[in-house]
Amino acid sequence: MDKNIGFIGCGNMAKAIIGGIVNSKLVSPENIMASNPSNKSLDFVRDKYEVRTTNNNLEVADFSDILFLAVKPNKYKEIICQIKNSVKKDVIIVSIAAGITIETMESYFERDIKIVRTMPNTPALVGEAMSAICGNYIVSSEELATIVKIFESFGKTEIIEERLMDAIPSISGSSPAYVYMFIEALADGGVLRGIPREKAYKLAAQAVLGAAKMVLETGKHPGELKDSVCSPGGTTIEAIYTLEKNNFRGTIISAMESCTEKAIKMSNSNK
Ligand SMILES: NC(=O)C1=CN([C@@H]2O[C@H](COP(=O)(O)OP(=O)(O)OC[C@H]3O[C@@H](n4cnc5c(N)ncnc54)[C@H](O)[C@@H]3O)[C@@H](O)[C@H]2O)C=CC1
Ligand SMILES: O=C(O)[C@@H]1CCC=N1
Repeated sequence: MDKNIGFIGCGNMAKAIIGGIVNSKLVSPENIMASNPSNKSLDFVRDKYEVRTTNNNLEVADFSDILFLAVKPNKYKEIICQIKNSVKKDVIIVSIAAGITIETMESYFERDIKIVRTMPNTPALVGEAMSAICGNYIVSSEELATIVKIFESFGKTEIIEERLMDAIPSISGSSPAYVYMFIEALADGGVLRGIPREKAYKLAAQAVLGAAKMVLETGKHPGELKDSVCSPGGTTIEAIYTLEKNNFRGTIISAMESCTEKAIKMSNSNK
């Protein structure tokens, strides 16, 4: 792809996305530039992925056809005010922040500007991100397709209406954290019964990966797949009974509601 892609902020997400893009060879490293106030993460991406780096956000703004704002949501206003007169006229701004609406970003720019709001996740680093994407009214379908192509270089994508974006962290942006807790718990349960810890992590993580692939690749309902594991009078149904008694699914949905409420609160407070 013949575009310059910039990242303002080079933390966990920028490193994951840069790694994903470079590994997929969609864009050559010299067409990628990242800025950050401190050098540690810049040194990491320069050494590992051979991308350009700088401490100057304006240099990235000036360089980029597509500009990722990869800072924490509470920095968006400050960063947009800093760069808004330095970005290219036709730049596409890509937000990855939880809890900042397109309308809020447009108000910070104080002019018409192309904005694509997204919610990726950290598995971008291994090419397995899930990203929700929506564009504002001046982003053409070709431009949106270009952004989708970038996100597809490090995972899967869905175009989502903006009114649903505050619910996306709960299901895919933040959910890797709960899945890691689930894997950790499975492994601990294995260790409790004498399985060596490293083997326990592998057993647990591959079971989660395999189950997720079954959902994605067979197209079967998760309930049907669950039923096919439960032998009548067998071991699995005993585990399912204990999970149901302890409100496993209700607990997950409650956690997702807390996550979404937080995103809505952030969206309102960033206005
Ligand atoms: N961590 C995650 O799993 C996900 C995070 N996000 C979003 O990604 C964004 C970034 O999150 P993380 O990468 O996790 O945070 P992070 O804290 O790892 O990275 C943010 C980076 O921005 C840099 N920074 C701070 N002030 C700056 C400035 N004035 N100019 C340039 N850089 C500056 C920091 O030094 C840091 O390296 C957030 O808006 C978050 O909502 C979205 C999806 C998943
Ligand atoms: O915790 C957060 O706010 C970010 C957004 C999605 C994942 N991490």
